[in-house]
Amino acid sequence: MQIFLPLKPPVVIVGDYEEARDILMRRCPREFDRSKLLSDLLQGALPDAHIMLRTDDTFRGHRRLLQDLMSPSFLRDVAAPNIYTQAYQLVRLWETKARVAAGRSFDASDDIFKAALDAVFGFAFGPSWPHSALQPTIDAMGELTGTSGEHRHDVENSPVAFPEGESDEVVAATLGLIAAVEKVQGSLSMKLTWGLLSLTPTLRRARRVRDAYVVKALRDAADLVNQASGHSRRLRVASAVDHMVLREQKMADNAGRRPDFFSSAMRGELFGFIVGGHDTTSTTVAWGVKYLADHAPVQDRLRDALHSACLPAKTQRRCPSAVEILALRAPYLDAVIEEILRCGGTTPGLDREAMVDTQILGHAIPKGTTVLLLTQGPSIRSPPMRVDDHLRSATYVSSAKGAGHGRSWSDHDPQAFCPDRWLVPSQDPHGQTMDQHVFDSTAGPTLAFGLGPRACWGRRLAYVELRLYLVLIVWNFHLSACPPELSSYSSIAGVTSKPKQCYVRLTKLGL
Ligand code: HEM
Repeated sequence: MQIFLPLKPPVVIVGDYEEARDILMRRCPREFDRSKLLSDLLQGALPDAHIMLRTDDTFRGHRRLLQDLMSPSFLRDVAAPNIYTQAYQLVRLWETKARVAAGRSFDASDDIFKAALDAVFGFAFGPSWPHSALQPTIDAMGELTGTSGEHRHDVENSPVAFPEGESDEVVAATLGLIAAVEKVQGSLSMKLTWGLLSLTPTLRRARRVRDAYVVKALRDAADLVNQASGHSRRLRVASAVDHMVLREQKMADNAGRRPDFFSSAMRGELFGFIVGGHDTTSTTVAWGVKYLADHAPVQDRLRDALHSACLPAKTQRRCPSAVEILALRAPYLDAVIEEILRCGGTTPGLDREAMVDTQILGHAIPKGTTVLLLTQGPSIRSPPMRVDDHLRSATYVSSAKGAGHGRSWSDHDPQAFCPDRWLVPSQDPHGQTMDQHVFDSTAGPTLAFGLGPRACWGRRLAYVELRLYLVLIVWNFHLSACPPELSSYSSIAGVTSKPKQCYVRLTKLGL
């Protein structure tokens, strides 16, 4: 499909999963690379980060600064404890809200949004980071006691409104920059809109605050590295910024140059974690609580699976620790997370730009054309499209899973929320099918994190976050379905596709 927008070059939309996969995995970056559309969208909030770059030497230089941040040891030892602390804050807040709401619904989107910001702050800046997005809401709740006191029938279905508290300067600036991206998206000229927004004192102040806190975090980390100089292995890395500074120091030592801790790439990548990792994770968790509340059997089975997989926590009547959650062997948990990602459609389209004159399914695509690949299209959320194999690209046909071997969910209703689709019978070492089921992330198509050389860099961190949040929520609360008027599945199209309504109705469970 090709769409024409006023004053803009046409955009080509690819719905077919096989074609999208071919473009992402085999034709990127030579024929299709990251589009200018994305840098136009983000540049006013995030001046220099690899998410906006073409796949060239500068991109590879940025990636080198981030190397090992997604390693299992960094995620387990550094990232997970910081994120767990933030996720637990959300649980504590919801305990209070559940008690006050006394069986009524309340809007959960802001809490999830702020908790996810704290999680990504924790990842980037470590446990001593003093700014919390959720704390003002927790403080505002501290003044409320008892229950809502409203038990009249006419208010039973209406949501309870809770106070939010005021964000501090750093959190407000960060949220302001994220909100500015949403304002710019969809405008006729994103460059012009950024230009106009840049004239406003609010945006200018937000950028100043962002630059100041990013530079301060880099300076603090650089001081630690300098103090430990000569014994760099003794430095206790507590955050992504510590790791990046140490890495820059090592790269500089190897190249015989002075380290540049405050380069545009260092600053850009540090703030890039927040832009790339905040909205995406919070939107996915928001979809997750909706799907779990509306699919009680899935929620109950997940809780049972968690209890069996983490018996020490269950028998000691406590929450599982971060270490226990990451180590949980619960195929159903993996299946639920994967299904939330598939159905939520947090990122509805993946952007690419044609680097050369080329073709998609027999149609000429001139160099410079923006291409959007749907993550919720046929094969993923609806039956597959019929496509003549002779229209496919040479790369598709010559690939191992080429002509005629398209994958889709046609055996399972692609519309349905059904984590079981990700479970397959396990096999013994001789290839014999066994009774047990295992999680198979390749059981069918999904594009939740994109694919190929420009797929989501933070994917492993995202799984850690989703695990920690979903396990703590399901372990601590029963999520009941909300009244139909609060349970719409419509979405708001922004940088991510967020649920328009994200209400929860919680009952605190005895541990
Ligand atoms: C559930 C959470 C998340 C989802 C659904 C998600 C999804 C995506 C998607 C669809 C892309 C584009 C891939 C493509 O164009 O092929 C992307 C790119 C990216 N994501 Fe994520 N993401 C999530 C979490 C995170 C986190 C936690 C971080 C880091 C803190 C992160 C950092 C990035 C970066 C840096 C890119 C750009 C990669 C590149 O251009 O090479 N994401 N993400």
